[in-house]
Amino acid sequence: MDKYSVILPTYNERKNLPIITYLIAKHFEKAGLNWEVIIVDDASPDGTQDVAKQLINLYGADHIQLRARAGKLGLGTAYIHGLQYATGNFVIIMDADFSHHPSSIPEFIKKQKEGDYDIVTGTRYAGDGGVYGWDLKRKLISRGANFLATVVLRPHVSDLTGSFRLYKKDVLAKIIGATKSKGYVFQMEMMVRARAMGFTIAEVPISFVDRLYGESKLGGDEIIGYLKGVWNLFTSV
Ligand SMILES: Nc1nc2c(ncn2[C@@H]2O[C@H](COP(=O)(O)OP(=O)(O)O[C@H]3O[C@H](CO)[C@@H](O)[C@H](O)[C@@H]3O)[C@@H](O)[C@H]2O)c(=O)[nH]1
Ligand SMILES: [Mg+2]
Repeated sequence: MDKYSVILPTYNERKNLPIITYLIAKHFEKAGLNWEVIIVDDASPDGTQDVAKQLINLYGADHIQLRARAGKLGLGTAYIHGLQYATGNFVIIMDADFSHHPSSIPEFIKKQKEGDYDIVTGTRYAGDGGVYGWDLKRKLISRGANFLATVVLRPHVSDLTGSFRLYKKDVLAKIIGATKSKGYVFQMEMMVRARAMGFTIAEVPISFVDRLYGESKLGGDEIIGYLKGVWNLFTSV
């Protein structure tokens, strides 16, 4: 039977983690599906790991894994780290701050089954997808990042920088193995590599709502890293 491993990278998500876990569990239980959540916490100073341990007590170690790292090592490597422990044949990657709502999970699963797709990616930039709560600057950065990579690399995915995605586990392992970048640019590189490797990708429109608690970790160095990533892919793939 299919099993879904949800990789949740966390950095200072103490307030968000219990509710997001509750909702993820609820959707899987309602659908009668096998599931687990793998929390990859990078030594958050706010006590996120204490919350994760309580969740293990509550839901059981077969449903919740805490796979901590010693320091803040970035989102891309957090997925790689979490993937090693995934016991499902499908992996879902999502943010822990409610920008990615667990209520979309059933749609991802349904879409995957429709065409036995290798990857289903959430999109803010097609159908009735959208972004809520971002200021103009952040909206422009996101649109600009997508526009640039679309024009230069043509991967035919409407939202390259989003990170709410469902993968077949073996497919994810192959793409991750080929992906070189570590920061926010990681998401875009994953889609470009997936296309180059011939994997099938379907899209599900999602509403991305900016976090209620805490702060985004996107900074200027991530933007420079992104531009370098587009250039590297342009000259290599
Ligand atoms: N373990 C770990 N987790 C991290 C780190 N940095 C961020 N996270 C976690 O990763 C998730 C996303 O981080 P945010 O800081 O909330 O990202 P964002 O600015 O809202 O960016 C979102 O949108 C981008 C595209 O517009 C995405 O590229 C990005 O992945 C994310 O979905 C959250 O669950 C956060 O706790 C890190 O270094 N280590
Ligand atoms: Mg966020």
